[in-house]
Amino acid sequence: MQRQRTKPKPVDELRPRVRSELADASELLLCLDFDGTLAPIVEDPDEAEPTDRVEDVLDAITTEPEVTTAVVSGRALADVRERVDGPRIYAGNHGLELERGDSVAVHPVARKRGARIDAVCEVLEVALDPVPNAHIENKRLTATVHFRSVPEPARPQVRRLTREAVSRFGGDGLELSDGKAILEIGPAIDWGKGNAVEMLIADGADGTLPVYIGDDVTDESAFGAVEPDGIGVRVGDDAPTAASGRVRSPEAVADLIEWFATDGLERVRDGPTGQP
Ligand SMILES: O=P(O)(O)OC[C@H]1O[C@H](O[C@H]2O[C@H](CO)[C@@H](O)[C@H](O)[C@H]2O)[C@H](O)[C@@H](O)[C@@H]1O
Repeated sequence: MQRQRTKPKPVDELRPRVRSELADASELLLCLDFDGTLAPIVEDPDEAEPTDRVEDVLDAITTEPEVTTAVVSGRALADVRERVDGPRIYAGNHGLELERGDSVAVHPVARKRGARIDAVCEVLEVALDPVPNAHIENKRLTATVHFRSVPEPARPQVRRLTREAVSRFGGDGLELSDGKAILEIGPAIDWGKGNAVEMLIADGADGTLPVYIGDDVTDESAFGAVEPDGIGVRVGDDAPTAASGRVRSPEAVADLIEWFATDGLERVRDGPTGQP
């Protein structure tokens, strides 16, 4: 049963529950969003990268045999793979592509709608050309229209032109959604990060504790996939979310990953008989 959206607690307040879930667990599945979680939000999406500290703590935790790490991003799989090294699993395009071991699975309907994504991007390249700093990221299965650096008065025009292009060239096969200073264009199908995370949970051994850390709208379905048996942590303020915990920033995400790699893993190894 999925958790209702409520105010998340600071993760320190959740620590007793997390310790007890870890003590009952045999393994940890740690799923991590990229932008706004491992990498601070920046003006230019091409410049986004994990902090040095995040890289260090990821290096440490990815070598632990009881931990499986996965990056679950809205970026194209090939793009996010280039930006963060180490995790065993990568999901791109909000879960529409999933790399596990040597195999990459792509949602078949999304693959078919790729031609429409290309058509909308081509049209938008021309339509948005006069708008200062509007930028289109064609991720093949989905696309993102960036307006973080677009002057405020021109933003409604970006929304209108994008809506028109999607409805004209996407028909009912594509849909629009909001993100952080972006509009996401994707196939109108019932599939998101949460479905990819559910597949990873199903792959895990019995007794695996799933944890998901993310900061944006599309992370909500992934929080729903891990809660209430696992733990969702939202990066940001205390706005209602399906995650039960929150941290403030990617720096705090690094602290939390480090905690899982040290104290957290000790609980897993000690089992239920360890100190509370
Ligand atoms: O699921 P994520 O890994 O969080 O990806 C979501 C989108 O992130 C990127 O855009 C966001 O980050 C940019 C760089 O910090 C920022 O400029 C932009 O305003 C943010 O929305 C990425 O470019 C998109 O493709 C992802 O869908």
